[in-house]
Amino acid sequence: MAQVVATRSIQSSFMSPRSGSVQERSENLKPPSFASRVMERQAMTTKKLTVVRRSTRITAKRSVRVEPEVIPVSPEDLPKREEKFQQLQRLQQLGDTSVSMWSTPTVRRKTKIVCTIGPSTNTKEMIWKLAEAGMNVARMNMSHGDHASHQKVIDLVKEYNEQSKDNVISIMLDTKGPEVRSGDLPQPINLESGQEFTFTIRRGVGTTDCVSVNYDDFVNDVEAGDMLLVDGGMMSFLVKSKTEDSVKCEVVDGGELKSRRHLNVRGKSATLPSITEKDWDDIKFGVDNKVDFYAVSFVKDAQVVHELKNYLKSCNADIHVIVKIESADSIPNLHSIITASDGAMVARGDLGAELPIEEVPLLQEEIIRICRSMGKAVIVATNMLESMIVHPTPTRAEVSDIAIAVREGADAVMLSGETAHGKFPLKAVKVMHTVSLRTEATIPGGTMPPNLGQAFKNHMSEMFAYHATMMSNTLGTSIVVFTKTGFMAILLSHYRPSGTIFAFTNDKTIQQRLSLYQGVCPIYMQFSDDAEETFENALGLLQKQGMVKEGEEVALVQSGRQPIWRFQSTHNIQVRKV
Ligand SMILES: Nc1ncnc2c1ncn2[C@@H]1O[C@H](COP(=O)(O)OP(=O)(O)O)[C@@H](O)[C@H]1O
Ligand SMILES: C=C(OP(=O)(O)O)C(=O)O
Repeated sequence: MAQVVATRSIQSSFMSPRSGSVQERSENLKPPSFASRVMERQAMTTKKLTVVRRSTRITAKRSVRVEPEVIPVSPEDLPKREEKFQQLQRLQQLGDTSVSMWSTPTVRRKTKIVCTIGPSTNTKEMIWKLAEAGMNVARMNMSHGDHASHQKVIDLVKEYNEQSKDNVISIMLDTKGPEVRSGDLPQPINLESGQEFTFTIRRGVGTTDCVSVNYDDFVNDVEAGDMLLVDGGMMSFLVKSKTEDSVKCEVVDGGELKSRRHLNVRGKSATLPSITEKDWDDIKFGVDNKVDFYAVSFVKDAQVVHELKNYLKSCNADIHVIVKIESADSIPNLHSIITASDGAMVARGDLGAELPIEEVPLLQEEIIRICRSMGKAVIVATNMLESMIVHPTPTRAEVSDIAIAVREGADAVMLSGETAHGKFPLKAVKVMHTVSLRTEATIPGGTMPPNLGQAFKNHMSEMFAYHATMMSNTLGTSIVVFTKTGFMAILLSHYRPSGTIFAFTNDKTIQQRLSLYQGVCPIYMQFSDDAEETFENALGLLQKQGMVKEGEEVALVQSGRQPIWRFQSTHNIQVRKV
């Protein structure tokens, strides 16, 4: 239902700061105002344009004007265009000065949704429902559950992917990392501000005034005067004194302490290695199950990413590494860590506990910017719809939070407790879907791809991704790309074209992985030896699935590291009519 077939917005011209007065904008409401988005053109005969650049042939088919027609900007646009115009006019008559804010979006969602699977959602029924509601990536948090329960989830997601025609779900294994957690309690305990409470490294303690912690060096790492935070600040404790096995605290902000809660010391990272013994065991479990991504907790430097990548290479495992930026120590190394990885997660929970909370939005923006400039995936995580763990509707601030992440250009937004143990997991996904979609519809489309100047960095494919984006933005078309490794689809996603990137691949692993990337609709298809036949099959399939319409144009790109049906040094962009 909510598979991603993102197309451009027709409202964005009204949102532009250059939109001018209400009068000017009212002019924009007339059908010709769609010019910048829905361009008049004429039915086509095709003529071939060939540009030779060194050994590279840029092949394009161009239209020749014959009679007026409107380029469809999404499969739904044509029939709805008049309706939309009338709606905008009505709003305008009501004196609304921000018509674009009230018009319904015509785009489908590009920003992907990561759902943490837990007790509320680890059944076949719920995984199917989450997938239909819009989940793109299923995340398993190895801090909870065991291999048997995670195995069940992996098997269910794979079963869903097998039977689903045009929607696949990526699998992400999130390592526990060197996190410090309180131990199990027979039942939650209520702690009042001002009372004494003790954390001990002795195992198996869980009383009303003392609980175990899982990390033996805890006593060495903390000092009197440190502030301990539970679950990123839901409760806090001031360290008063310590013995050789216990840390005595005063409760500052009280509340209900439950089992296995996450502990941070404000301003300090634990001295444990980023990948613990348990993590290596879980990583091996991920290799055996061929997961798509690792989300590696508490990465502090690039070395740990290299270490993991070397291990994966030695096992011949093609699993991408997403670094979780959540540790105070990671901040000075952001560039090298992200360079070494395949993407990053802004893990705001721990980030806001190890660093002052007011730094979190600034770091979020910065991490997204760095990832975008390097063409790496970026996920914004934690508390996005926290109130929906217990309530059926979100707070307005949560809605704004999703909108900000979408505007900043995240590949994906993530749900944690909302889907893992919340009361309304499906509603949470639907809210995320709707808010992302609505926000994307206000992002100006058809503009220059980002990073102009870097476009020609170091590979011919980058130039082609850049120009294919320009071409599809100008013409208002989707992009069709054929990829064996996923590289070219990821590169295109990096340029954030206005239209959907239909990424055809003959490898199911690649199809599954591409589900994380902004704007990419991954499709599995066997490639034939004949390029032309494969293109025809691909366009036929898109048409059959209702993703493009007969007569619609698409920009077709043939480039990348591994040539498919082309000579080593030739790359093509062409515009084709379905
Ligand atoms: N596999 C699981 N089994 C049981 N509970 C889980 C599981 N995954 C997540 N949860 C629950 O959902 C909560 C939120 O998930 P998440 O944010 O991933 O965990 P945490 O904040 O504890 O690192 C967890 O604290 C835990 O209570
Ligand atoms: C995503 C986060 O990590 P985890 O849920 O694994 O604690 C976070 O700290 O924000």
